[in-house]
Amino acid sequence: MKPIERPRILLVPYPAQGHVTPMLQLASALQLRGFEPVMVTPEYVHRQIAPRIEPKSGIICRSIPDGLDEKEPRDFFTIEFAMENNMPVHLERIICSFDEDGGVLCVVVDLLASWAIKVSKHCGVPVAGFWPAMLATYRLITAIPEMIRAGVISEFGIPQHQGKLCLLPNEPMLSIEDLPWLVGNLAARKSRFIFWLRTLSRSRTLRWVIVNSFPENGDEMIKQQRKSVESPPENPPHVFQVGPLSCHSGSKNPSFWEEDRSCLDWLNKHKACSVIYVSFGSWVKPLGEEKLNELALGLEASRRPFLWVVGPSWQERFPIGYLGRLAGRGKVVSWAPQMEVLKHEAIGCYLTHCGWNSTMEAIQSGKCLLCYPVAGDQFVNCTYIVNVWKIGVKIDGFGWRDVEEGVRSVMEDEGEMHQRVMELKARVIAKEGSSRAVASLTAFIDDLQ
Ligand SMILES: O=c1ccn([C@@H]2O[C@H](COP(=O)(O)OP(=O)(O)O[C@H]3O[C@H](CO)[C@@H](O)[C@H](O)[C@H]3O)[C@@H](O)[C@H]2O)c(=O)[nH]1
Repeated sequence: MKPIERPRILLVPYPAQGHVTPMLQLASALQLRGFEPVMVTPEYVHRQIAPRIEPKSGIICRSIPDGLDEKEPRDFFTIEFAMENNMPVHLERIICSFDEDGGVLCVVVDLLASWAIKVSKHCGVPVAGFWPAMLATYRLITAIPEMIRAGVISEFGIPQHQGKLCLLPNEPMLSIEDLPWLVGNLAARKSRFIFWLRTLSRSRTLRWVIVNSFPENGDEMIKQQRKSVESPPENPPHVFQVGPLSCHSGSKNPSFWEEDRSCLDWLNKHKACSVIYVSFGSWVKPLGEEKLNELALGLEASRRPFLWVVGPSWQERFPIGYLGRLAGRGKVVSWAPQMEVLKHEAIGCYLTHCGWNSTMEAIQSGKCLLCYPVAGDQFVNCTYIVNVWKIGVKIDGFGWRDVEEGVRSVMEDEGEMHQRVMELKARVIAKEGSSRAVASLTAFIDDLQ
């Protein structure tokens, strides 16, 4: 085998923007620490990101086919089918292709892509799990066996009670309907639950899990959970909280779509703290057309300037004449340079679906949030934003009154919410927080080598 200058680490994200972004950030951080990161993504993701990754970043991109019809839209279940049935053989081929060229030190696998744990183990390569979201949601998934035992959910993941529960020690009350797999109709909920059971079973033997969360009381949480589990696994994985990953490297990570930078010029024309930024991440579909139209009218009626990210196919579904009526007061773009937007002084509040990356970017930019969680982990993130950190408020609908009252309580807050977000930013992003995250990543690397 040829000696290798930099030990090689393969990274396999779940193929969606909110997962690829933190995995690329991890790849940059590993590259800076002397590794050769190789990102393995399906062709349709590779086509979007590979040309936008600067060669000097040292990140290598490899693509694999997902076997799906190019023209078919990809949703949770089609992606799951492709991951389980079509992609394993291609990842195995890539891992084997390095056999004569220094091999692979480790494969970092997004836990939502647990199919790759199976493949890597089969190839005899060590695996580290990666959780791109908050530690609390990882803990919810690992607490599934306890929840079944305690009768909180059925063996199919269906809630057996209603109302609020403290599902985990040291954590805020959550509504039982906030469990991440409770999306869609009964059949969809059961299928998503099976997905999580499979993930849990495959990740049981992992030695390491890297979490894109910041270490606020995190270590204590993990100890508490171990104590509360009746029969904990022999060697539970060592959890490394390395977040926010965006703090480890200054490099800008590529988006799947072209950023419309004209929105920055538009923001320059607005007064400080006057604009509502609206974005539901990369995944608008679960919001649906009816809600989209309701929000369009709610924002129009609010008479405040707003900048809204809506993909082209969804813009076609706006009420007739909507975009023409906005006359400069509202700007709609297909994709924004979100971090620059959030940092802009004109932004007074961020109406968000509470995706984890967006939540951390808002904290990093010192912006308060107006929350409308839609699916998955977003309800738990929202609980932390509203009830634990108290840096945002939740709205339950998009009617004129919901939007106006929500926006007013964030934008016209007496300063307490803003003070809290600045304090949180200082704790998790500034020196102390980021040095803890760096130490955590270093501890993972030391254990790996
Ligand atoms: O115009 C835009 C809109 C978004 N973004 C970026 O896209 C990412 C979106 O990530 P996130 O906020 O996490 O949302 P999703 O794409 O919806 O992420 C999925 O993955 C996350 C991490 O697991 C989960 O927390 C979410 O619930 C899940 O929907 C962020 O980095 C944004 O900066 C842009 O760059 N420009």
